[in-house]
Amino acid sequence: MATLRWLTAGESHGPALTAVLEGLPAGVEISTGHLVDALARRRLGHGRGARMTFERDEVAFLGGVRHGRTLGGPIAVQVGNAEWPKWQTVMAADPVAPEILSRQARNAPLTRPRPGHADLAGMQKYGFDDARPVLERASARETAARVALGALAEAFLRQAFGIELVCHVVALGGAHSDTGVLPGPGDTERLDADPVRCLDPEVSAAMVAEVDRARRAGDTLGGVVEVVGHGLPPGLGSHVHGDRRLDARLAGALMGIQAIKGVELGDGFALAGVPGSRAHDEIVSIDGRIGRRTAHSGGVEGGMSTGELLRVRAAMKPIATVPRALATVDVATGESATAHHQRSDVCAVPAAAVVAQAMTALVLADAALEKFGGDSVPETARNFRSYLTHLAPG
Ligand SMILES: Cc1cc2nc3c(=O)[nH]c(=O)nc-3n(C[C@H](O)[C@H](O)[C@H](O)COP(=O)(O)O)c2cc1C
Ligand SMILES: C=C(O[C@@H]1CC(C(=O)O)=C[C@@H](OP(=O)(O)O)[C@H]1O)C(=O)O
Repeated sequence: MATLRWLTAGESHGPALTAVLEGLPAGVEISTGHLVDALARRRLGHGRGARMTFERDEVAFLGGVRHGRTLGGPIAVQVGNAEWPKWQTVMAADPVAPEILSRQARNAPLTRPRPGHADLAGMQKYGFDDARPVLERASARETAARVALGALAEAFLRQAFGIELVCHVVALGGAHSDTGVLPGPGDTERLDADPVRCLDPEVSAAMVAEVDRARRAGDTLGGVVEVVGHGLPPGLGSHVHGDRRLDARLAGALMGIQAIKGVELGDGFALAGVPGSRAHDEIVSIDGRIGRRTAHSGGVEGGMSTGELLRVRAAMKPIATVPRALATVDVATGESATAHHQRSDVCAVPAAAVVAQAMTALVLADAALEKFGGDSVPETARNFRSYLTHLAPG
């Protein structure tokens, strides 16, 4: 059983999302404002659709926090959906009379599933003749709840271990940044201010142009995001079994984000094409400390953090709701049709970066608690200091 557990519930157009985080020690300093900031960051990004212009992600703690500190029990968070009043009938929990349902166009069954979304496979699996019950939960609206939990995990990582995470966009459509320059925690404000969370202003402008082109063409885009972790100690995760490996846990968590289709640690796929003499990070003594000459591994070897910079990337496929609608079959008639389309994002890669950071934080917090334990932040921090003091060799 994981040391830290989390669960989310709620639909995209329901009253709210709910998230529960269990296993976080007592004494993590956190306020509603921290979660508000994290959620605001997820709403950013050039290419997002109409919903992000009015969605406010109203967030509230329902349990587990008192006077700005966690209590050690399960933490419950609620993130309100701004549009609930408009969707009360469509998404009512209790039965609604057919004559009331038929008064509103948005209650009509969605029978033209979108290629690339969960619609068709979900309808077949759960036996629905309407995509609504599937898309409501498949929607990446759910990632707001994960980001709220990620903010708690990040606060814990910072306060107990001094670990800091930062995320950025390294590719969007055909534009990519090849500089290899990695953001530090001090770059967060600059990244928040950039329209596509890109460090390089020239590449950022090219990415913005890609989004504008796609929008004009009635198309959508994906891209690649990167999360960088500063201050990890060696030894998070383990080599002893596949499901204890830190890389496997990160890959699972990032692949679990809607529309993520590939994950790599460090140089990942590129390592497959270079000889070993250029693939591995030689171990050297730097000022009496054991370190690495290069950073190809992304900070994980043998399923364990090495103590070097963590670098993990995730590839997002283009948004499935393509305005220039794709071919489908109307499941009500069996006839060829075009997929249903309402409002949608053109590109949500910058938001996916923020979600990837949240998921990385949750995985690292779980691995750190497994290694260092502790029921309060001071106890965890003491255990951590003792480990560092006795760290050998090094
Ligand atoms: C932050 C974020 C925003 C998204 N916005 C949309 C959207 O507006 N429209 C859409 O069709 N898909 C959107 N997606 C992607 C869908 O949620 C995703 O395509 C769907 O779950 C199917 O992908 P899968 O095959 O990886 O599950 C978004 C994904 C993320 C991470
Ligand atoms: C609501 C969010 O993203 C949504 C993710 C999404 C999808 O299909 O994944 C579809 C869109 O929802 P709607 O149809 O309500 O506009 C996005 O806006 C969010 O990120 O908060």
